[in-house]
Amino acid sequence: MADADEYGAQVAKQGSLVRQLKKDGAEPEKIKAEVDKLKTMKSELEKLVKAQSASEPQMNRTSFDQMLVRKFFVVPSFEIHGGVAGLFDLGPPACGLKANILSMWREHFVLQENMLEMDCTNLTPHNVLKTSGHVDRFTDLMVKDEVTGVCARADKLLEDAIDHLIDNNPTMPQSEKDEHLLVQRQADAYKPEEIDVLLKKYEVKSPEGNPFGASFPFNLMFKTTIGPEGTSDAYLRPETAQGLFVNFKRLVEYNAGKLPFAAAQIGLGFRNEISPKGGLLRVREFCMAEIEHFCDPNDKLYPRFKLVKDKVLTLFSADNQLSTGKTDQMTIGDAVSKKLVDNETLGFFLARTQIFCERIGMDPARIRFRQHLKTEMAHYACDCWDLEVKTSYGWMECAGHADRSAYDLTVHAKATKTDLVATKMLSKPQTIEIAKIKLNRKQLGMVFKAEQRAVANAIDDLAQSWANFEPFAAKLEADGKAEIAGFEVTKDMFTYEKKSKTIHEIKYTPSVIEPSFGIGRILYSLLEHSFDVRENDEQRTFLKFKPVVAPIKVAVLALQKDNQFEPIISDLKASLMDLNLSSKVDDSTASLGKRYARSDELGIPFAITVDFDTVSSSTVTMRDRDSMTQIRAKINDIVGMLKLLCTEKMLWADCVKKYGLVAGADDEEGGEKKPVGKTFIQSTGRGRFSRPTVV
Ligand SMILES: Nc1ncnc2c1ncn2[C@@H]1O[C@H](COP(=O)(O)OP(=O)(O)OP(=O)(O)O)[C@@H](O)[C@H]1O
Repeated sequence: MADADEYGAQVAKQGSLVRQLKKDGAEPEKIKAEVDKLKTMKSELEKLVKAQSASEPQMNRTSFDQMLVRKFFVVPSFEIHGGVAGLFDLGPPACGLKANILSMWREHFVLQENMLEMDCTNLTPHNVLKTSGHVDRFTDLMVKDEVTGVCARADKLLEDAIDHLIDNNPTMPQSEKDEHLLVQRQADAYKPEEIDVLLKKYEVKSPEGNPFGASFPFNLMFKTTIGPEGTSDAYLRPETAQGLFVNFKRLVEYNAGKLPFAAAQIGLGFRNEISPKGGLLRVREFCMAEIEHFCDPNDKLYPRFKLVKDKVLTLFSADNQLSTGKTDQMTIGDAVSKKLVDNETLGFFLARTQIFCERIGMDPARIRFRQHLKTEMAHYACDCWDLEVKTSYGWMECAGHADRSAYDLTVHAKATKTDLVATKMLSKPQTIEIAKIKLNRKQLGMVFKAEQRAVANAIDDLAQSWANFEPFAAKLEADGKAEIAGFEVTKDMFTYEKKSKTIHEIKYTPSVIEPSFGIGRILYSLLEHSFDVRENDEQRTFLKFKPVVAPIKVAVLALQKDNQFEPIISDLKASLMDLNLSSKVDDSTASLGKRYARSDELGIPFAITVDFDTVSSSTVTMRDRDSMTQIRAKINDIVGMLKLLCTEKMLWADCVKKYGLVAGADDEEGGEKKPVGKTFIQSTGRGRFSRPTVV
């Protein structure tokens, strides 16, 4: 089947051809023929779009959300008091899932890349966040319903209005659709006056039909004070990163002065979101896992890049966002060598993120990396790519990857007059040209007073390289004054002369490459990607968590209520506990099939059933959730198999083979045997299946 996007482009071309013919005053028959062709193509396109959306994974969000609450994955916080928008509590299964995701994240990034992990405070004083720019710029544009006073985020209103427009006009020509989509992709990069014009153009109104007032920036940080006097302003941190930047001096010392290295932190971030929605996707308090990789700005190679260079990623470049609207499949090696991704270190993290998502069980077909448009990026950033994951809410950013250059360390160093630099020892001494400065302190003091030290430092810093100093000196000579670090200095404030200097080391402010994960968004996306229904039975939903992330690894069931089974079950639980394998006993009187279904809904990958044969032969059956097949073996062997199955070491089919077993259909109907393809072997009468040979 042709791709709807591609075919859409052909339809758009045909549309332009018709317009051109009309403009050129072509023969009416010729125009008619092309118009007819266009009509046929449009109806063909409609069919394609319909077919394509039918083949995409669909889910009923209401039943999914209900399942999450019913199974106690996620519930609104303070529910019995009426709840608070944007705040959620995780119940036991989601807590287990989150803990497993975080433990894999630690292992995948912190351990494997030798990162230095920190745990910094949530409460952050005003001056830290003023320095980082958050006090002045950590804002979203907000509009207020002029009648009810209810606030909404301007960019999200614009995005929704465009979705609505496109959805309600299925025959809209592709070229027109592209124009709207282009506006939509830039929604969070517009200035207030620009977005106001667009909100008017798309006739955006509140749900009650009321007009919105002009947009204005709203700071997302929660403000508080530290101490009983209430005089020391502070905020709940909006990200964990600042804690790592302000500890850079100690981190680099701890790392024996060596660069590159990365620091990492897992912790809470708080944002007073204007319109929290989408369950865990946009909340006001969320778990973040952030990495700050510090490196030489002139050397962003990554020695372990070769290990990931062949990993194929789906990349949505800034250029494509502004032109074709299409993604490209490309190895990260190619993307870096073509300079589409700025450098190896950034590329390495993109590939590692993709591998991480696959390891925890996300659907690779619903993962892409979107490059920030120039208008979206901060002026100091040189390249940024968001991991976007497709959910029933559309594509959602789940992790940012930003090359933030030296911005963060520079601003904190400047504000605190602390050297946040790294030192590179040279293999042999080098002679460099510098400017030797003699300050006129009296003059500097008179003009700059308390700030004279800052000015002197700025001049001194610039003077460390003649190449950097020369243009400044030339301006000073020509105009008698020049600007440095925001100060206007004049010729009479210092003298200089060009000198040579032998150096043995170079000091520099490191660049920072920052992968920043929102764990709640990852968790929610994983829940959606794991949600499935049994073939031929839409009522039977299950979560196909990979065993390694599944919060509960094993369901332990007794065939029926019987005292004989109790000691066996408690021994079995103890053996599982020894291996750190979480389990859940379901000893209710429901049928085995019902209990399997219940454990499937919790995403438990394996179920062990204790029956009367267990008493005499110490064998149990173990059922695999995904294939719904089962094997019978000695309890000890089953526990050994589980150890392999739950640690990414082996898949069910391989494990069954390794143990010389044959899997048969599960015994959902309480012991009835149903053949599954060729794998079923008739019962010998003793056990449920032919006696397996356990190796
Ligand atoms: N309100 C939120 N709720 C849940 N997770 C969030 C929220 N805001 C940010 N995140 C997560 O934190 C990560 C890093 O934060 P970052 O500042 O890059 O997000 P952002 O660009 O502000 O996100 P958005 O544009 O969606 O608000 C994001 O990739 C996302 O996974």
